[in-house]
Amino acid sequence: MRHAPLTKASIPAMDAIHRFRKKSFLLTFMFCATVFCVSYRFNYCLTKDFKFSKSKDKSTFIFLDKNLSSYGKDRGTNYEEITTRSPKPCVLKKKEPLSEVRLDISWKEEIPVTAQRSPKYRFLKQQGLKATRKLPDALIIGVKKGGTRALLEFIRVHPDVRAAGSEIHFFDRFYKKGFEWHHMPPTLEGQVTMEKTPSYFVTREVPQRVRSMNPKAKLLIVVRDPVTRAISDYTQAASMGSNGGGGLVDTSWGPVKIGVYARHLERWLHSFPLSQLLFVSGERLVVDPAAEIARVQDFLSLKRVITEKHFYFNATKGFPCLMKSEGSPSPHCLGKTKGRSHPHIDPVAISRLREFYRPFNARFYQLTGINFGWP
Ligand SMILES: Nc1ncnc2c1ncn2[C@@H]1O[C@H](COP(=O)(O)OS(=O)(=O)O)[C@@H](OP(=O)(O)O)[C@H]1O
Repeated sequence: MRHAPLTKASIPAMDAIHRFRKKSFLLTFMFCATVFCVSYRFNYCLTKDFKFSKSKDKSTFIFLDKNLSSYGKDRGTNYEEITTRSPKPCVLKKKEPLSEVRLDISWKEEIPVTAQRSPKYRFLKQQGLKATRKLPDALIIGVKKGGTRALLEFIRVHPDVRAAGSEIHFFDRFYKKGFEWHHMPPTLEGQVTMEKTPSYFVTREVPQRVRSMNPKAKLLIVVRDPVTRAISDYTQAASMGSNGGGGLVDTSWGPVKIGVYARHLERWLHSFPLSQLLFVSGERLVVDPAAEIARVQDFLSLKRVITEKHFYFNATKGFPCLMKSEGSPSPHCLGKTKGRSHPHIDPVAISRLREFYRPFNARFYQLTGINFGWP
């Protein structure tokens, strides 16, 4: 193919083409720069406080939130305790009673991206509703290894419940950071805000602290035969490389002391009336979860939305699982650290534990007015 000869007349035409290209390049550049600045500003608001980073254990992600500074470690979730450098308080309305403190937030600025993905939030957004942050109305305070994770996962399926997924440990470990630090998921008017931290039940200072947050707080305690509870705790300790009580019945060993429910309960009863406490049977939560959750819904003044239709028995796991969870429409069982098989324990040690707990159990039945029938 032959090219047209380069003549004097063709030079101005090429100049014009060249100038036009230069101009359109500049215009495109300016347009891209403007789009970049606007989107950076917008996205910065969404992402500035949340980061994911890998922990030492490569399968675990640490959820870093500068506002929170730290989350408790819950073996049932992938959150790990972390501490960050400069905790920044959220924007609080000043001088309101603590129980009514609500953190005003707008969708774009404060709600974490992960929370916005949840079906509940997509729904709220579609409705044009505004959620706020507030301190918890209800707390699952214990007991460790009683079935607290199962209770939380089951109750948070309710549309009127908003719960923190990880253990917050505000009232035992991070109280000094102040109520502004206590981080709960955004909640709509009328929804119940909850958190679960099983160590609250046994921590001396916690009842008074919870009372000073909200004297009307509702408290849920999942209790399980203290002997099985201790074995469950022992199984966990052994799986983490600790030899626990070394196979002996050591009643001064922490996990054994947790099972002396009456002593811990007496402390809570100095700060709260019995009517504000609900005792959930850990055993019944496994055998008949719908019935226990019905009691919980009544206690929290919620409509009985969660029924037996929400559960199925998973034979492989050997436990009831949810037909669908809060975050997903597919069936959901608890993680593999929940419902572990227990090691063989010497029957002599078991009967010594039973003897040890018997008088405390009797006192616990007396205090609660419920006979749990533990052997
Ligand atoms: N549905 C369902 N699925 C799995 N596990 C269930 C369920 N319901 C109750 N449980 C019992 O919960 C026990 C763990 O209790 P917690 O969740 O309170 O443990 S923790 O304190 O948060 O570590 C756990 O104890 P182990 O069996 O010793 O693992 C279970 O017996």
